[in-house]
Amino acid sequence: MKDLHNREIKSLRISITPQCNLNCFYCHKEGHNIDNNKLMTPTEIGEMVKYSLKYGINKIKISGGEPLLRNDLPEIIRNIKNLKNNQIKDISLTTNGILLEKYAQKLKDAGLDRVNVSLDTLDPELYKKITGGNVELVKRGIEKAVEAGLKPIKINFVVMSNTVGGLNDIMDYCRKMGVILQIIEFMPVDEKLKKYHYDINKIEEEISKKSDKTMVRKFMQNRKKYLVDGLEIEFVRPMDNTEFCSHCTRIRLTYDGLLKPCLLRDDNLVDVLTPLRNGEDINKCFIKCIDRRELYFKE
Ligand SMILES: Nc1nc2c(ncn2[C@@H]2O[C@H](COP(=O)(O)OP(=O)(O)OP(=O)(O)O)[C@@H](O)[C@H]2O)c(=O)[nH]1
Ligand SMILES: C[S@@+](CC[C@H](N)C(=O)[O-])C[C@H]1O[C@@H](n2cnc3c(N)ncnc32)[C@H](O)[C@@H]1O
Ligand code: SF4
Ligand code: SF4
Repeated sequence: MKDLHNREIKSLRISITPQCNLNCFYCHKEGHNIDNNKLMTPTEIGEMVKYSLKYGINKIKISGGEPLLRNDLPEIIRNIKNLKNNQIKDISLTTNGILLEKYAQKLKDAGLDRVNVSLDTLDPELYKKITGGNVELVKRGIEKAVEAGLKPIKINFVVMSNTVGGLNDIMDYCRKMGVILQIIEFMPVDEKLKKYHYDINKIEEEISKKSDKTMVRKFMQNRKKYLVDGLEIEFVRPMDNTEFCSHCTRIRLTYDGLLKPCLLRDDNLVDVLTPLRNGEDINKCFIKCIDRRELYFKE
């Protein structure tokens, strides 16, 4: 199904918990914090995905908060994987990697295809300052994910004034590990954080000069990808970007069962969990959510 701006709906991003074991100073809290008592069960998540298939969803992203804090995550993945008439061709997870060492193989066995791991610096002190956590655990998690074959693995690197200096180290690390580097533009969530914003145009210019090949991710906001000495680098530039949004094919589902037409808006959500729990037909919720999708841009 297409939305009113002629965009197909292909991907469902599910935030399965608002909780997190890190405290990144810049986090945009995509899980949003409203009602802690309503947490979708693995069966309910499976049901939601089953309904979404009708509207063209063929990719599932599991995120949070920190999704690995839910110990029923393998069950959630199995429920999605085992749906009848399954057209889902990609189930991926975005995690901070702290608990990945323990879970990588279990997730692979449950049917997870691939994983993105957030890593903004390799410097233990700076990592601690940004997130409050231990970077060694993340590196061990990435090694286990490689071993388990959760590929392609992507490293999410948010470029900020305090992390940009580590770009070359991160590029070398990703090349060594055989993983993709995703360079993300920092979205300041409030005025105080604006000083950390760094213009990634400069980085993209340099990378494009060195690049052996350029590609575009159709249906993924037309994101650009480059190949530099065997390392694949992808750019995510969501800030005030009408071009990016005009190619957006995703809707979201919050941990407490609200369909969210756009990442950056909290004023147009559609409750789908209450009707599901009341045994009602939830098709109308998906249609309402898709109809509410707008071309996001900041005034
Ligand atoms: N504005 C905006 N930003 C997004 C959207 N989806 C993801 N992002 C940002 O993109 C970055 C990477 O997100 P990931 O969860 O790793 O997933 P992804 O890159 O979107 O998806 P894949 O590349 O398919 O794994 C994060 O900083 C997200 O906040 C979106 O729909 N809109
Ligand atoms: C909100 S986290 C949820 C999943 C998991 N906890 C993690 O950190 O990967 C998803 C992604 O959003 C990114 N992110 C969070 N706040 C951001 C911001 N203000 N600007 C850009 N990316 C951000 C994180 O770096 C991470 O890669
Ligand atoms: S680990 Fe992810 S959810 Fe947790 S604070 Fe950091 S960016 Fe936010
Ligand atoms: S800001 Fe909204 S419309 Fe734009 S890419 Fe993100 S989710 Fe899609």
